[in-house]
Amino acid sequence: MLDKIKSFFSQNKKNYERKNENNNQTHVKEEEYVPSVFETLKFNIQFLKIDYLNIVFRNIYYMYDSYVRVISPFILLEVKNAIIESDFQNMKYQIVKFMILQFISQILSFLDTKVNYNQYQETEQQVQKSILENIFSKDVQFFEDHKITQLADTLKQGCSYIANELSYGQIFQKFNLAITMISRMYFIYYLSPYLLINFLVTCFFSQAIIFLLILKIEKLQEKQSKKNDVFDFIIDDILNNIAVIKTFGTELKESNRIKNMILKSEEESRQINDLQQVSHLMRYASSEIVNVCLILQIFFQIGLSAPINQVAQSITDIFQANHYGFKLANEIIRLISNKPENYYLDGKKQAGKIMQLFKQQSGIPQDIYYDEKDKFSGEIIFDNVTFKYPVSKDSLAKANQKLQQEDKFIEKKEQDQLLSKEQDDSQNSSDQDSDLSDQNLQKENPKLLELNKSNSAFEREYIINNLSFKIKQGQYVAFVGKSGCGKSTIIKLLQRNYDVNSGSILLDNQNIRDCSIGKLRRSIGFVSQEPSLFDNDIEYNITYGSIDSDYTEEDIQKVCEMSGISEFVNDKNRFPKGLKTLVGSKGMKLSGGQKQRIAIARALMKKPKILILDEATSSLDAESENQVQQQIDKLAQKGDLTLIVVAHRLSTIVKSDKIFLLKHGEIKEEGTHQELLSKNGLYKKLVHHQIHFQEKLKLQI
Ligand SMILES: Nc1ncnc2c1ncn2[C@@H]1O[C@H](COP(=O)(O)OP(=O)(O)OP(=O)(O)O)[C@@H](O)[C@H]1O
Repeated sequence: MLDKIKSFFSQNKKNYERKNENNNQTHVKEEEYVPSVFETLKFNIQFLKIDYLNIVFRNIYYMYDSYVRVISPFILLEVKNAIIESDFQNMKYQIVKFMILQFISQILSFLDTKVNYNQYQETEQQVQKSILENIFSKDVQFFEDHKITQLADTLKQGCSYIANELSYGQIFQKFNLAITMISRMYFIYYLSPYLLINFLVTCFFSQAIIFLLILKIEKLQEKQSKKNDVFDFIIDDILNNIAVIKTFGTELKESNRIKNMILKSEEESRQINDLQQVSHLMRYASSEIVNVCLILQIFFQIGLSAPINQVAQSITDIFQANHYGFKLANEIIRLISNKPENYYLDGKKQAGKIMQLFKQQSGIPQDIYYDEKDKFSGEIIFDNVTFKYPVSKDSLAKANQKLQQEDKFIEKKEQDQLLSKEQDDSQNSSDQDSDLSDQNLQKENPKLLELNKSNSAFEREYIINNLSFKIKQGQYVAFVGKSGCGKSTIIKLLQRNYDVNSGSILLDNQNIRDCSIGKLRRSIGFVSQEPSLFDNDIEYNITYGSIDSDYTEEDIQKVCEMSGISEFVNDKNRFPKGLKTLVGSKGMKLSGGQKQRIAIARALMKKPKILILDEATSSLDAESENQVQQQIDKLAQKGDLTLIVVAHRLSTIVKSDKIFLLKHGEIKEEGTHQELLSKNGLYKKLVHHQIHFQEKLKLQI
C-alpha cells in the first residue's frame, strides 16, 4: 500500500518535471537560505523591545488561562458527581466557581488582545525601520544584484512575520497550548491509563499518514512559490516596459507568455488542491476512527462499571483532547522525522531572507548621516587607475544554472539506460531515480562557481586602464570618446559606486576610500542622461537636492533660471499650477527636455562643489540645449564649481578648459578644443566626422 502511494507520488513528480522542461525561466533566483529554529529565534529576538509591564500582564493572563483550562474538566466532573449524589449545595458552589473563572478569563482575554496588538505594531515598525536602514546601507553593486520587487517583498512580508513571531502572544500562547495539552492528557489518564495509551497510539498512527501527505503538499507548494517569484518578476518587467510593448504591439505575445505560465501553475495548484482534499479527508476520518476506538474502550473498560452520564462526559472531554492530541502528535512526528526544514518552513524562509539581507556586508560602507557643510573643494586626481566591473550574482547564478542543467542531462541519460535495463521493475526504479536527480541538484556541486573566486568563465576585461589625470578646482573639463570607451565608468568611480582595482582617486589630495562616502556624495552634483524624478510636483523634485530644507524662494527661482525651467513653467496655459504641477510617475507628464532641466536644477540646489553632467543635454532640442549650455558656460565662468561634462555632441564642450579623449579606458589626447584640433589626431577626426554627418543631414533635409 505504502509502495503504491510512493509510486503515485513519484509518477506525479516525473510528470511534473517533464512538463516543466520547456519552461524557460528568464530570471535566475538566488538559493534560498533556510535557517534553523534556534538561529531564527536568535535573530528575531534582537528586534524585541522589552516592555516589562506588558510581559508581566501577559504572563499573569496566560498562567491564569492555563489554570482555568486545567481545572475546568475537573470542576464539571464535580458538578456531575454532585448531581448524582444529590449534593445541590456543592453543585451550586461548583457552578458559581466555574462561571466566575470563565468571566475573569473573558475580561483578561479582551485586555490581552489590546496589549498584544500594540506590541505587534511596535515591533513591526521597529523591524521596518531596521530593514530599511539596512537596505540604505548597501552599495550600488548590491542593487545591481538584487531585484527591487524581491526586496520590497522581503520588507513587507518579513516585517509582519517577525512582528508576529515576536508578539508576546505567540511565545506565551505556545506555552499555554503545551499546558493545555498536558492537562487534557492527564485528564484522560485520570479516567484510565489504558485509555491514554489507546488515545496516543491511534493519534500517532493517523498523524503519521497525514504527515506523509503534508510533506508532499509542502514540496509542491515550495516549487509553486519559486514559480510565483519568477511570475512576479515577469509581471514587473512587463509593467516597467509597458511603453515598449505598446510601441512594438507585442501585447498578444506577452499575454500568451503569461497565459502559459498561469496554465502551468494552475496544473500545480490543482495537484496541491487534490492532495489537500485527500489530507482533509484523512484528517476527518482519522479523527473519527480515534473517537470510535476510544468510545469502544470506554464502554468495555470503564463504561461497564461507571454511570452512563460520567461516561458521556468523559467522551466529550476526550473529543476535546483529541484535537490537542493530534496537534501534539503532528509536532512530534515533524521533529523526529528527517525533514526538519519542513518544520515551520514558510516562517523560517521569511526569516532566512531577512537574515541574508543583514548578513550581506556592503562592499563600500555607506554612511547615511553626515555633516552637510563638510564638502570637498573640487580638486580631482586619478592616479594610475585600473578597473573592471565585478561579476554580478545574476551572471554567476545563470552560469551555475547551466552547469546544473548539464548535470541533470547526464543524470537523465544514465537513468534512461538504467530504465531500459530494468523494464520489469520500472516503477520502483523511476521512483528512486527521480529522487536521485532531485537530491543531486540540491547537494553541493563541486563544479559550481563561486563569487569572488577567480574563474576564467567570468574574467571580465578592464574597462579603465592605467588612467591618470588631474582636474583643478573650478576647472571645466569634458570627456569624449566613442560609445563604450569608459566615460560613464569614470564618473561612477569618482562617485565611488565601485572601488578601483588598483591606483587611487584623490579629492583634495585625500583618497576617496579613506573619506566618508556621505561627504563625497554631498560634494558632487550629478545629472544623468535619463534622470529619474519622484512622483510629486516640480518644486518637490527641485528642492529634493537640498537636504536640510535650507533654501529660500529666491534660491528656487535662481536655479529655475539657471537650468531653463522658468521658460516652460511660467507658461500659464500649459502649466497653470506652475512649480506645483505634478510630474507623474517617473516624470511621465513631462517632456525629456523638461525632466532634464529639473534634474539639473535639483543638482544645483545641492550646492555641489563638483557638477557632473553625463550626456545631460542630449535629449534637449537644439534651442533648449543652447540655452542650458549658456547657463552651464556661465556656471563654468564663475569658477567656484568644478564642472565635468560627458558629451557626444562636441559643439557643447568647445568652451571647456580641458578635453580628455578616451579610447578603451585610456586617455589618448588631452588639451583645449583648439590645442586638440591643431594636434591633427583622433579628436580632429571625431570633430570632422560629426561636422560631416551634420552636413549630410542638412543636405538630406
Ligand atoms: N554595471 C556594469 N556591469 C558590467 N559592465 C558594465 C557596467 N556598466 C558598463 N559596463 C561596460 O563597461 C563598458 C564602458 O561603459 P561606459 O558606460 O563607461 O561607456 P561610455 O563611454 O560612457 O559609453 P556611452 O557613451 O555609450 O555612454 C561597456 O563595455 C559596458 O558594457
